[in-house]
Amino acid sequence: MPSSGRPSHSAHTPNPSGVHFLTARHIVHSLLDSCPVGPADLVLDLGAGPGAITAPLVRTGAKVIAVERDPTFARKLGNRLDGHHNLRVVNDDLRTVLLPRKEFVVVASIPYAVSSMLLRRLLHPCSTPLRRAAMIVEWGFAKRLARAVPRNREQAWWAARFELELVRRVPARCFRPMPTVDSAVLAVRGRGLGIRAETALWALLGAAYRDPYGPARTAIATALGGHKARGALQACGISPGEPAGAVPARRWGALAQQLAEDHTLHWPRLPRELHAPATTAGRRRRGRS
Ligand SMILES: C[S@@+](CC[C@H](N)C(=O)[O-])C[C@H]1O[C@@H](n2cnc3c(N)ncnc32)[C@H](O)[C@@H]1O
Repeated sequence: MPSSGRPSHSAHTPNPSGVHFLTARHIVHSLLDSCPVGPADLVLDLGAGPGAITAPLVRTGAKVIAVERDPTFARKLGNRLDGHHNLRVVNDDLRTVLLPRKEFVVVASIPYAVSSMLLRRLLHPCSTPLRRAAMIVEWGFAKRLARAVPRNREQAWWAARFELELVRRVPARCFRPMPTVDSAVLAVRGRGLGIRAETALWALLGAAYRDPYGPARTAIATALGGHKARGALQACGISPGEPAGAVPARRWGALAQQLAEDHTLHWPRLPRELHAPATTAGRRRRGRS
């Protein structure tokens, strides 16, 4: 049996595999309502298990890729939904599986143990092909991500480029066996910043989080000059004296978009880590079912 890395369960419900399956249909509907898909979409179900989410996704007519590490689940899922030509089951690890290079959507109940790493793979690269997502994640994790004011540069980088909305709480009783903590539906929608704005954004956030207690105007003064900085900040609803680390991420995104239109401004190149494709080089895809 596989291990999803869900938090440990009650001593009354022994579950050595650590896997917790979604049994509440209304939560599956809620996921799909938060991220509607149709025949034009390429959708990934990440950690598909026996297919509680895969099956309704396939019925939408979308092209679905279901990734599952456990070979037995992957084989059974392939057999169960055999004949659906819009489904591909990939028996591989989410930490290393090749992600599509063309635009895609994610609808999934992802394993807790790999949530941070998976979110990093999906949201971190600039011009990422992820367009939107609805994911079931651990409640506390969802709350941290959905904070209007991020805690650090990485979270700000994600939240300025994607709307991260905590849609609803998912009580532990919606899973079998029942985990010890609740989960949440987290909706992710790309803000469509574009590469120039993303380049400006990375530089702005670098300055902002170098001194998060310092005023926002100082954070961008180096790039723009004091006077211009004040006007640009105010135009995006940022008060110049506000601590840089207290500025909501979406405002940094708006500022980056505005500054990207000024072609007299030059921004440092994005670091290599943000250009890297969301794949692991040299790794071969394992068998599919
Ligand atoms: C929380 S369960 C969700 C299963 C199913 N989607 C559902 O909602 O009932 C997570 C699934 O992810 C799989 N899994 C855990 N770690 C994985 C990894 N690193 N790569 C791929 N699949 C993984 C587990 O085998 C399990 O089937």
